[in-house]
Amino acid sequence: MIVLAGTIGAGKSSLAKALGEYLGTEVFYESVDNNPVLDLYYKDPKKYAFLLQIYFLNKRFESIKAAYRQDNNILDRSIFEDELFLTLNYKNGNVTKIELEIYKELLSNMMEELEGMPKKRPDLLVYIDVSFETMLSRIKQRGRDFEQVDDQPDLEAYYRQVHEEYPGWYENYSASPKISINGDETDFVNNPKDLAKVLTKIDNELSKLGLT
Ligand SMILES: Nc1ncnc2c1ncn2[C@@H]1O[C@H](COP(=O)(O)OP(=O)(O)OP(=O)(O)O)[C@@H](O)[C@H]1O
Ligand SMILES: Nc1nc(=O)c2ncn([C@H]3C[C@H](O)[C@@H](CO)O3)c2[nH]1
Repeated sequence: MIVLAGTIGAGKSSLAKALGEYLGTEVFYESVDNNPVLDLYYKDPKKYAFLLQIYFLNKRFESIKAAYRQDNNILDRSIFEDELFLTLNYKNGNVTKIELEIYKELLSNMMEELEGMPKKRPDLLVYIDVSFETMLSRIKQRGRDFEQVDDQPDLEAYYRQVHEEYPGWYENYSASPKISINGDETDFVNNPKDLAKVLTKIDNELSKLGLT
């Protein structure tokens, strides 16, 4: 099981798709297009932050359970990143202390369930590191209406916060082996040579771990 991690617009879904094709394995995408809460959250984070966190946590758990039933698969974003968003929402006053505590208890119960499963941890976490400027330009380029800074200038400060949290999160991540890809310098979406380099790097890491 390979999980992709990184800030908003880092390139997780794009790399997950390419990796899935390369390795011939199923990809479990993050629930975005059919998400009934995400656009509401971007309009009114105070009202919808807790609901969105619960929604994502539930979907993430569902994907992990489905992924564990098969030998090989790829997950677009890890369950370990959810707490980063939760804590940020708490800091920003969008989630109350009681909601924070209830969520953490639920998360810890869910993590205990995962401990009981045959495969407890991902085999490899692939982190895509991008600069703040790249993050903003990719969000703009992708063009999801509710994420646009041009329509909602306050979002820039939120994106900066999310971006600032990620390096420390990656540094502290220790649940599985991990590697980092430079998403600024490597265009694995439009440049086949760059994509080949990234796939080789991941392949080499899987070999080192005895997984190929
Ligand atoms: N390395 C890259 N080089 C060039 N363009 C990229 C790269 N990675 C992603 N993109 C482009 O940036 C946009 C965002 O990518 P993608 O949707 O894969 O990000 P994501 O990390 O899955 O985002 P989210 O966290 O919001 O789900 C897309 O338009 C994609 O084509
Ligand atoms: N608040 C919040 N909490 C999460 O756990 C979470 N996971 C993803 N997202 C947002 C980021 C992208 O807009 C979009 C796609 O990644 O969904 C989240 N937002």
